[in-house]
Amino acid sequence: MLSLFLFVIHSYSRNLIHDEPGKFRLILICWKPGHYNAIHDHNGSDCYFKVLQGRVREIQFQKQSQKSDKEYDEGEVCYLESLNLSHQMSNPDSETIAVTLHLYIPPFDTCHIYDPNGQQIEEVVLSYASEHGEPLYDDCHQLL
Ligand SMILES: N[C@@H](CS(=O)O)C(=O)O
Ligand SMILES: [Fe+2]
Repeated sequence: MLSLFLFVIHSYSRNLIHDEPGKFRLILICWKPGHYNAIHDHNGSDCYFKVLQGRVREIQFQKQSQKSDKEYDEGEVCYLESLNLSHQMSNPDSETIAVTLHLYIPPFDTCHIYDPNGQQIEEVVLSYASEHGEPLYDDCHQLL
């Protein structure tokens, strides 16, 4: 099943699996070795993620200070509450990919990026490498 969705472009790839407008959204994220995202929020949505393959590191921030810095192995689940929290995720491994399944309640299409001091830098529109198994870019390819 995973092979339907693992499309990768230049960065960590976000793959839309399922959307229930106003209720929830499921996305699959593929992280190549060393990939990471910016410190960001979830625009008021709650988030759960589960590691399906590999290992990820997640740093949570509350306002201007770091709240936690943890690594999650295959099968582990993490919850990020919406209120006043931001976070940054990465694949800390130098050789193996990581795959994570994210549940957002409710769905959101933009989020805010922060610097390490908690200052908001910009609002970004989130995009996908694939939707429902269909790649959206010519340079997408399947990893598995
Ligand atoms: N919120 C991120 C993934 S993660 O860092 O939770 C995204 O939607 O791309
Ligand atoms: Fe996130």
